[in-house]
Amino acid sequence: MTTAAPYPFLKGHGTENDFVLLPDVDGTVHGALAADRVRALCDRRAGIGGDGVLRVIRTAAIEDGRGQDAEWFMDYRNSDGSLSEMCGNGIRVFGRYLAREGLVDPSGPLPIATRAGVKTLTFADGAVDGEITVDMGTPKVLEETEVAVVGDGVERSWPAVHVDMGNPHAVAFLREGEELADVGPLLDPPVHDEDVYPDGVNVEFVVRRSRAHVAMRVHERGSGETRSCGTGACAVMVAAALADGADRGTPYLIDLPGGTLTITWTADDRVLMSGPAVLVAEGTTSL
Ligand SMILES: N[C@@H](CCC[C@H](N)C(=O)O)C(=O)O
Repeated sequence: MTTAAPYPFLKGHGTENDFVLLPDVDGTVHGALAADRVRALCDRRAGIGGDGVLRVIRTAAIEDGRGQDAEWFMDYRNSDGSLSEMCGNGIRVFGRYLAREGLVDPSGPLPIATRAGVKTLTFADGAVDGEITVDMGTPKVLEETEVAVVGDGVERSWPAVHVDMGNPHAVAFLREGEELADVGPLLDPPVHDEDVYPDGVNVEFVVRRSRAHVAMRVHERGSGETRSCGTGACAVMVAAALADGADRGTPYLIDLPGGTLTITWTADDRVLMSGPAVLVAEGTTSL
């Protein structure tokens, strides 16, 4: 069942990767949450505007949550209406909302179910408004591939590392002397190998800043170029740490257009991502 009556929403962001949140705790407000409704909500002129939608729903109320040991499920959609397995910035905003509403206790670990499995959040100082660290799980480093961008009729390509963070990424390090702006306007998805990425891919372009410190831009599958991508920053950190031969446990700073995330790959093969999560508005809409 889908309602046409006004329903509640919130707006939030993590390092300026912005989302429309839809509280729908028992799954009775939005039914299947149609792709055209997601597109309408994310429209930056005719809608609320966002890189994606986070539906807040109990795990027991959604088929994709089946078998996962967590009370809450992050039902994430890209702004084009497509589903993704995981959203690293979104899950911090999701946790912030649950804590602010008193639906969870921020003083202990908070497991949240996603299409990429359960991720556990920790709030700094156990505070509702503390910085949030997410255990993003174990990365999968796969084959080397290639991405390309076409600008002014010229195609430029870079080798890229395929990293799976529950969702697919291609991490391309720019060459010596190239800057992020040189990649050009990223209006279209970068060219990629469709056999390697049959469901599309998030593509990160990376430059070195200093030891354990890089900067990146991202073109997200289903959302276009965004100002930040949490799973993308984790994929970049993993690829950079491997290229650097860095010791496990070395924290990396990842600069994105919308802010900085701190990411650590631990000795027990888990990627920990820390960053802000902000709620900026709330209201009702019948979009
Ligand atoms: N912005 C997100 C990733 C959102 C999903 C991605 N576009 C995909 O389709 O896999 C993040 O912060 O991780």
